[in-house]
Amino acid sequence: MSLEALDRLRSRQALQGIRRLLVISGAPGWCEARATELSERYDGDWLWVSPQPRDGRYCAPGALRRLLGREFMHAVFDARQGLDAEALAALAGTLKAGSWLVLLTPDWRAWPVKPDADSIRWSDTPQPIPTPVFIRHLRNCIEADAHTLLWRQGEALRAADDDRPHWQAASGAPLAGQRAILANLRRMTTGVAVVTAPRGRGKSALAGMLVHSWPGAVIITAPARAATDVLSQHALGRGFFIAPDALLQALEEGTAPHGDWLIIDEAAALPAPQLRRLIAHYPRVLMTTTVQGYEGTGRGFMLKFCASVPGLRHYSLTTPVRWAAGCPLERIIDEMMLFNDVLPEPGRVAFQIKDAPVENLWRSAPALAKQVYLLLSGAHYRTSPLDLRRMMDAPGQRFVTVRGDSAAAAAWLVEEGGLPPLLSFSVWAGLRRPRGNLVAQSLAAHGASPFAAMLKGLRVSRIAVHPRLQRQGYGSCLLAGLSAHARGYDYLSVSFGYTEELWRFWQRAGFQLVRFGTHREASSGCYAAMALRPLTPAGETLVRLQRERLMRDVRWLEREVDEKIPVNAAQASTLNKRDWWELAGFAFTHRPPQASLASLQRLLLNVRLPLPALRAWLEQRQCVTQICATLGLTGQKALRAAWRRETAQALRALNGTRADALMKLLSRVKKFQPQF
Ligand SMILES: CC(=O)SCCNC(=O)CCNC(=O)[C@H](O)C(C)(C)COP(=O)(O)OP(=O)(O)OC[C@H]1O[C@@H](n2cnc3c(N)ncnc32)[C@H](O)[C@@H]1OP(=O)(O)O
Ligand SMILES: Nc1ncnc2c1ncn2[C@@H]1O[C@H](COP(=O)(O)OP(=O)(O)OP(=O)(O)O)[C@@H](O)[C@H]1O
Repeated sequence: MSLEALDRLRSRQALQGIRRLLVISGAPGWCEARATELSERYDGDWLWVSPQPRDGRYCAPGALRRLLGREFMHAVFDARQGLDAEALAALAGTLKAGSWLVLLTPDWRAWPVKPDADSIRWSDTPQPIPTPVFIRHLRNCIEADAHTLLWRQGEALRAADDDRPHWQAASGAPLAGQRAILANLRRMTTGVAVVTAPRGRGKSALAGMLVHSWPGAVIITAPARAATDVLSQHALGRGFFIAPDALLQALEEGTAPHGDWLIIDEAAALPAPQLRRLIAHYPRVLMTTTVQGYEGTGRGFMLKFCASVPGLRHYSLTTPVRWAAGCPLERIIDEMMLFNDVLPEPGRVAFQIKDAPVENLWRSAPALAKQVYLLLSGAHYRTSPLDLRRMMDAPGQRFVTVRGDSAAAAAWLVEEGGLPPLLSFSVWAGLRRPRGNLVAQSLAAHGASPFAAMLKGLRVSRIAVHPRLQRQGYGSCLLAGLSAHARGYDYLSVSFGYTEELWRFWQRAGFQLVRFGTHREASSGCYAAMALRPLTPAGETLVRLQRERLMRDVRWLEREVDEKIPVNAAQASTLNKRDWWELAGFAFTHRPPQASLASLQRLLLNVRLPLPALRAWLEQRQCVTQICATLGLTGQKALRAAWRRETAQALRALNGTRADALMKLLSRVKKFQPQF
């Protein structure tokens, strides 16, 4: 296909209201030259998304989230070093009708075996790894798609199918879907409504139309003001924008502006506790949010937050407005990321695990692997294209299913632990934090034993049951069958967003609670809980130790959280051997203060020294700024140093010989660090 033919295709695609993917594959310099040529040939914004900063409109892949809600004509996505799948999908959503999305890739044949820089974010390996399964999947999608252009170095540009009717862009008046929702919103006297849709369906425009047509005051908030451009256009100058943190502060001070409505655009990007405070204040609230695979939090928002708002009215928009229905770019992105694939019905399902946990499921049984991904992403708010990449290519992943005609329940397991003794000790001491090993490292870093990360664990990273089969025992059956397939591991583990309901599920499967976080997670609004099920005697000892520690600490932890922690508190006001270790770890190495919180509380009960920095924090519950101001400290870092100094002083006052012996031992651990 010649460049002149490309010009004709581009003119027609503007009239047809579609966007197209144009893949350029070859040597890095050749790809860049072709993309530059195209950007000079076609007028537009030409946003470059690349890890390498450059002149002109540029955005790093990780920063693309900030551009959600903005719109561009033409963009280049530079995947020559690595491919951030979420960023690619997010970028596609910002492109206006008539745009090219130019994707730069390595040489077509070499691409699957080339290390992918993006893998460093999700593979838990120290160096980037090749990601052949995902890249082959992408190549197959592109090669099979007659609407996508492929330009490989040394070959002619592959032509694309072009047979489509002309498109009628929306006029500015509300479209049928928007009209119906607006009518309902205008009738609302009180309450909370949410509008969800995939990208470019006219959610923000709808919010703007409500602002414009409402006779009274409307307050608008959104995580980023730039993302409210579309809303403002349709509000025609009405409404009052205020940033979420400013609004929250105003609420606290009692100076919040009055409004009949509060509109929260892209609400899912705000943490649940903040949202809860915002919606409580205004009589009517409209939230909009994008719900699609790469909007992991959007899904969490729907599943968890909306379910917790009584009487919430939920509306959705389906027809695209930013581009024509059936747009080839939207279709190929959906296909690459499996956004629109439908979970098959499982049919008759036996209550048993058919196979032992399988590694590389995507290679051995791709159809089943796809069902597992769909099952997890449908049920689990956290599952996103990053997980698709991890699932396809990261080492140390295993999958296990209960299935009939297709997967009915699935668990995604991750191998953890087995760290060398000194490394485990260093993790405990806060000196090292290598990638991966979420639970195993946490058991050492925040837990009772410096050697906890040496044991081998199998973490249930995700588990999901087909929506039609939930609460019929399939999830429990999956967990019950796991032990038989976990030879060589000391324990099974899980880290999950705590709810009483979910905890019952894990508890019935023999898991014991060993850790409870002190901050609610932004994505779920829940505290993170960790639970273990021992499989070997070493695993039993570990679980017993962690459990005893939690029972001794719970009374102090409950001061930090507004949730009942489901363990029986043990009497613990004296210092035991483990407290001494933890306190020495805090005083003489780099253990974080939160990890030693309960031991520090017990320390204060056992010494009479003034210890002003520690007592201000733990007994008087003052904030960092307040303590620093009183003690003349420069900030957080100086305060931590003061806490460590006071802890060392208190330990010496209790037993100087013991404190010095621990200090010497720990300084040896510090000295050996360079060996890793
Ligand atoms: C590491 C993680 O993945 S944590 C997140 C777990 N996954 C999810 O929340 C995804 C959606 N939910 C599901 O897929 C399933 O409901 C699972 C995996 C939680 C449980 O599997 P099921 O086969 O439904 O459960 P099973 O019948 O074996 O046991 C019932 C118990 O599971 C728990 N449970 C079932 N459904 C839910 C739910 N939607 N939310 C929370 N807990 C649930 C309850 O404790 C229930 O006991 P109850 O009836 O006394 O309340
Ligand atoms: N009724 C309408 N008339 C004219 N233009 C419209 C109408 N509805 C939406 N649009 C335009 O369509 C585009 C997409 O709309 P909007 O940004 O509201 O969608 P969205 O679902 O919020 O998208 P995103 O998820 O990307 O933020 C915008 O350019 C908007 O101005």
